[in-house]
Amino acid sequence: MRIALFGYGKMGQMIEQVALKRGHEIVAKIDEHTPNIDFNSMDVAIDFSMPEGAYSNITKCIENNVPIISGTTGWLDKYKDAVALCESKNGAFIYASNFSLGVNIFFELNNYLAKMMHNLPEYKVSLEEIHHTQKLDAPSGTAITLAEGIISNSEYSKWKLDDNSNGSLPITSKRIGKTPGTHTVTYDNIVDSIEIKHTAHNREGFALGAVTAAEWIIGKAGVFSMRDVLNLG
Ligand SMILES: NC(=O)C1=CN([C@@H]2O[C@H](COP(=O)(O)OP(=O)(O)OC[C@H]3O[C@@H](n4cnc5c(N)ncnc54)[C@H](O)[C@@H]3O)[C@@H](O)[C@H]2O)C=CC1
Ligand SMILES: O=C(O)C1=N[C@H](C(=O)O)C[C@H](O)C1
Repeated sequence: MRIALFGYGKMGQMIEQVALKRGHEIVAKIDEHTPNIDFNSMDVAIDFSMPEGAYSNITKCIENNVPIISGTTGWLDKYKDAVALCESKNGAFIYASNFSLGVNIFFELNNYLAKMMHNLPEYKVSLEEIHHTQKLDAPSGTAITLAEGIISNSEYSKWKLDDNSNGSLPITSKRIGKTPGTHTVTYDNIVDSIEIKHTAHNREGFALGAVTAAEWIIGKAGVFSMRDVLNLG
């Protein structure tokens, strides 16, 4: 498969390693300064860039009939527009806040736990995410997906960053050293606590998931998620 990388930073480089190992070819490494893009040279594009560039990268790929996988976080105010464009052009698009298999299982576990805790108001739920100090956005996209999973299965209607006031689901963001990504969901009661936690040990799991999604989307049209790729029901 001929893969174009939009963004060749920490993730772009890791995706290159994983893609080459799986027998793919990297035909372009595109950043914010790339003047011309040859969309005919690629079978699929993978975008791990920056919040301000992601939407434009995604729409250019859709306009040029190139299936696009995006893992960039922090641009989701425009997600609905990307979906509408993809549907109108009969394109192929996957966004995931986290491409790793482990986190996608963790998302399912989080939804299941939220359903079980629904009628137990004595437990207060909170979320914590820890990432490396170069991360631009907070809270992480993964933490937002976890919060949305809890909200759709509970009485909460919104989340808030670093705010413990009543009524909203609090998310705490920490930036520590080179941490690849740690997410914890805690249900706390005066007598005990329940905690579920996912710890990424490196970026390989994210990269493998993104390349797997790129392999999966070839020949398909539509807007998909990692639940579709991983066949999680
Ligand atoms: N969904 C997932 O599984 C994961 C998502 N991420 C997200 O991926 C994004 C990138 O993460 P890193 O590689 O760690 O960041 P990074 O800062 O190491 O690399 C970003 C790269 O994007 C390039 N760039 C900036 N504007 C661009 C544009 N308009 N078009 C193309 N390239 C552009 C920069 O030159 C830089 O090399 C972040 O939003 C991060 O949150 C990171 C890990 C996993
Ligand atoms: O920026 C990162 O590094 C990561 N970003 C994603 C997020 O915002 O959730 C996924 C992963 O946690 C690493």
